Amino acid sequence: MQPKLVAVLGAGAWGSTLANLATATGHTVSLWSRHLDRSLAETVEGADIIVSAISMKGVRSVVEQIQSLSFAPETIFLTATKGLEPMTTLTPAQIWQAAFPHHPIVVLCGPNLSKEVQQGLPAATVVASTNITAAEVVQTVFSSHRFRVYTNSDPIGVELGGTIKNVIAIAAGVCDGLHLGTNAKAALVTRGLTEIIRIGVAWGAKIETFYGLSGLGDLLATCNSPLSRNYQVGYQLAQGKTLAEILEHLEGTAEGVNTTQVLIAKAHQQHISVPITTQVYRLLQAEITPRQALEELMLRDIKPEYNF
Ligand SMILES: NC(=O)c1ccc[n+]([C@@H]2O[C@H](COP(=O)([O-])OP(=O)(O)OC[C@H]3O[C@@H](n4cnc5c(N)ncnc54)[C@H](O)[C@@H]3O)[C@@H](O)[C@H]2O)c1
Ligand SMILES: O=P(O)(O)OC[C@H](O)CO
Repeated sequence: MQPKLVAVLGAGAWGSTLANLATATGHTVSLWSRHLDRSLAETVEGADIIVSAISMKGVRSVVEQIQSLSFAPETIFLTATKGLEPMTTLTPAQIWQAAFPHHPIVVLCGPNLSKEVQQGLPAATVVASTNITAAEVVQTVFSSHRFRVYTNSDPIGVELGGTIKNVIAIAAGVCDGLHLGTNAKAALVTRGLTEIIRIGVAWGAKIETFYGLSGLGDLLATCNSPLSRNYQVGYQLAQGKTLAEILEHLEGTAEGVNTTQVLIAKAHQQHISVPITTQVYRLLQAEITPRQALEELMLRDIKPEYNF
C-alpha cells in the first residue's frame, strides 16, 4: 500500500497518540491544534485521511472552518471524538457526514486509554463505516504489532458505545470512591451495558455491536481505570468534591459530563428508561449525594432481568 498523508486535528492526549500510531506505521502525519501557528487549511491540504480528535465542544467549529475547502473525492474523514452535540444531539460522525455528504466517514472507538497506548502497551480498537473499503484503508494505516484494529459496519453502534459508556464510567468511579465492593461494581457495569444497549438500539444501532470492543470493551476499560477522566470525575465526587472543583484540576476532557445532559434530554423525549444516567445527572447537578444516588438505584421497583 502507498503511504498515506494523514492530517490529525486536535493535539490533545488522543490526537497526539493517533498521530504517533500513524507515524510509527510509516505514514506522513501533520498535526493541527488551535494553539499552533499552522493553519487548518495548510494542515489538511492533500491529506488522504483527516482524523478528528477534537473534544465534542470544538467539533462543529472545526467542521465549519474546513467545510469550504476542496478535497479529493476519496479523502476519508475519521472521527475519534466520544460525545454528543448538546443543541442537536448529533454524534460527531453525523456532524462530519452532514458537512461532507460525498466523502466516506469512519468512526474509531475502543478501549484505548491514551496513556497506555502511548507507552506501547498492547491495545485493540474498531474502525466502523458504512463504506467498508474506507474502514479497511484506515485499518491498515493504524494497525501494528501493538495496536490491533478491527473493522465494523455499524458506525452508529460503535460511536454510541464509546460515547455512552463515559456516563457509566462516572458512576463506576462513584462506586469505587464509596468502596462499595466488587459485587456492586459488577452489577453496575452489567446494568450499565443494558442501559447503553437500550439507548443505542432506540437510536438505530445493532445490539451485537455493544458486545464488542467499542461497547463492552471500552466500558470495562473506562470503568476500571483511574486513567479514565470520566472515572476520575465520579471517584472525586464520591470523595465529596464539587464538580467545579474536579473539572478545574482535571487533566483533559471528561466528555461524560456533557453527554449525561444530552442523554437525559433525549431519553425523556423518547421515553427511554435510563436509571443509572438519571442518578449520574442528579449527582452532577448536585441535587443528591453519592449515597443518595446509590439508595435510589437500589430501592427501585423490583422487576425481571430484561437485558435491553
Ligand atoms: N484520551 C483518551 O484516552 C481518549 C481515547 C479515546 C477517545 N478519546 C476522545 O477523544 C476526544 C479528545 O480527547 P483528548 O483526551 O485528546 O482530550 P484533550 O482535552 O487532551 O484534547 C482535546 C483537543 O481538542 C481541542 N479543542 C477543544 N475545543 C476546541 C475548539 N473549540 N476548537 C478547536 N479545538 C478544540 C483541544 O485544543 C485539544 O487539542 C474526546 O472526545 C475523548 O472522549 C480520548
Ligand atoms: O479518559 P476518558 O474517560 O475519556 O476515557 C478515555 C477513552 O475513552 C477510553 O477508551
